[in-house]
Parts: sequence; C-alpha cells; structure tokens
Amino acid sequence: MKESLLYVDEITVVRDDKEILKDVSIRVLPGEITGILGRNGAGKSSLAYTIMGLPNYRPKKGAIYFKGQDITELGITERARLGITLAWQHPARYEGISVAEYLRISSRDKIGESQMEEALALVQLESSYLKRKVDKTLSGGERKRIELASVYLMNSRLTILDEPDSGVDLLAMADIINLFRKMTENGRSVLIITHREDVASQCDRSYLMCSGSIVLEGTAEAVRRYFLSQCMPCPEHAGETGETEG
Ligand SMILES: Nc1ncnc2c1ncn2[C@@H]1O[C@H](COP(=O)(O)OP(=O)(O)OP(=O)(O)O)[C@@H](O)[C@H]1O
Repeated sequence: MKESLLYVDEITVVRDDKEILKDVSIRVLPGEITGILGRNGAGKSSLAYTIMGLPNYRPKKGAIYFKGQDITELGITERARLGITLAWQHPARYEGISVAEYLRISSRDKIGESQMEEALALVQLESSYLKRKVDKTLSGGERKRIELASVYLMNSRLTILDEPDSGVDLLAMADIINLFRKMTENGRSVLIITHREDVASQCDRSYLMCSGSIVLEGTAEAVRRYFLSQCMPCPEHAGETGETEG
C-alpha cells in the first residue's frame, strides 16, 4: 500500500461531555479522492474540523499524521502551511473585491490571467466573470463555483471539501468531479465530506460514518451499497433531520 498523505489514528474528540468522534481512523493516499459518507449528525464536519486543527476540536485521544509528521499539536495556520486546506472557510474580508483579485489572493503561487481563466473554465464560467465583484450580485451557484475555482488554484496537498455539491445543480456535479480529478494530479489529494451516496461513489475510496464512528471502509461502491441497504437515520437524530429511511 502507498504511504498515507494523511493518517488519522484512532482519535476521540469530546465536546460538551459528548464523544462526537470515537476512535476514528482514516487514511488519505496521495493522488486519491477519499470520501466520508454519513447522514446528518454522523460527525463528518467534526472530523474535518479536527483534521484542520480548529481549537475546540483537539483530540482527547489518538494522533493525526500528515506526510508522516505528527501534527496533532499543531494549530490551523501551521497545518495550512503544511498544505492542508479546508474549503468554505472564506473570511468576509473578500467581500467586494473583484473575482480576479480573489482568485489571485487564493493561489499559493503567482498566477496570471490565463490560469484564472482555466480555473473558471473548469467550473463552467466564462472569463468575463474575472471582472465581476465577489458580492451579492453573484448567484449562490456562481459564488460556489468561484469558490471551487479558488480552491483549485490553492493547489494544496490536501483539500477537504465539506458538502461540495451544496448550492450547485446536479448537472454541474459531473464538472465538479472532473475538477477534483484535476486536483489530484501530481499526488495531491482530496477529502470529500458528503451525505450523498452518489457523490461518494465517485471517490477512489470511502468511509462510512455513523454516530461519531467509522462503520465501514472500502471501495466507494461497496460503501455506497452498504449505505443504501443498511443506513437509516440514527434514532437520536431522526427527529432533527426529518430524513426518511435510506
Ligand atoms: N459543541 C458541541 N456540543 C455537543 N454536541 C456537538 C457539538 N458539536 C457537534 N456536536 C454534535 O456532534 C454530532 C456530529 O456533528 P457534525 O456536525 O460533525 O455532523 P455531520 O455529520 O457533519 O452532520 P451534517 O451532515 O448534519 O452536517 C452531532 O450530533 C452534533 O450535534
């Protein structure tokens, strides 16, 4: 087996006396798209925050390794410097600047207009959007696509995307998966957090989460089949989510 880019080793995270992650272990391999699939409240976002190093998500037990280095005690900024990005954490200070400027700031490397245009094309937006402002005149879907283009330009070793399909239509999902494939070129990796089994099925490998634990690890297809046949809302969350049996 290839050496892991990210190795989460039996972590337990407690918040307000509740174990929101219990002995969770996952591996993300270089050049792969890994999926974390689970219903509402399964602990998916908490896992993303823990990997990113948010202050209230320090593991009580276990360790996190990135490129072989123990990063359990490192803060968000240090982890970001090492090459971990959690998408959709864009600060409001970007509001009002041009799309071109936003993309330029997002990129780790010095980029020109042609790279920005390429990134916009990957999310099916014309280059004329470079002149637009990042503000309320953009539709929710356009904004999401521009955010995806910026995530692409960040060129991170590991990009974590929490529910990447929210706010974009189904047709665009195929484009987004193409974008993720491009993001895994040159050994970079993507970790997708999702409650949709059709999104997880596009990954190279998936994990199924339930009530803060990993209940299954395997090929995306095996996890998808198990999810469809076995998973129903956990009784403790069924009332909150309004979901029906899957
Ligand atoms: N500070 C907290 N105190 C108590 N419980 C918490 C806290 N933060 C999260 N939780 C609980 O931990 C569980 C996991 O939450 P999390 O947001 O990680 O789930 P999720 O799988 O991302 O769900 P969703 O798909 O709905 O976003 C939920 O039951 C949530 O209510």
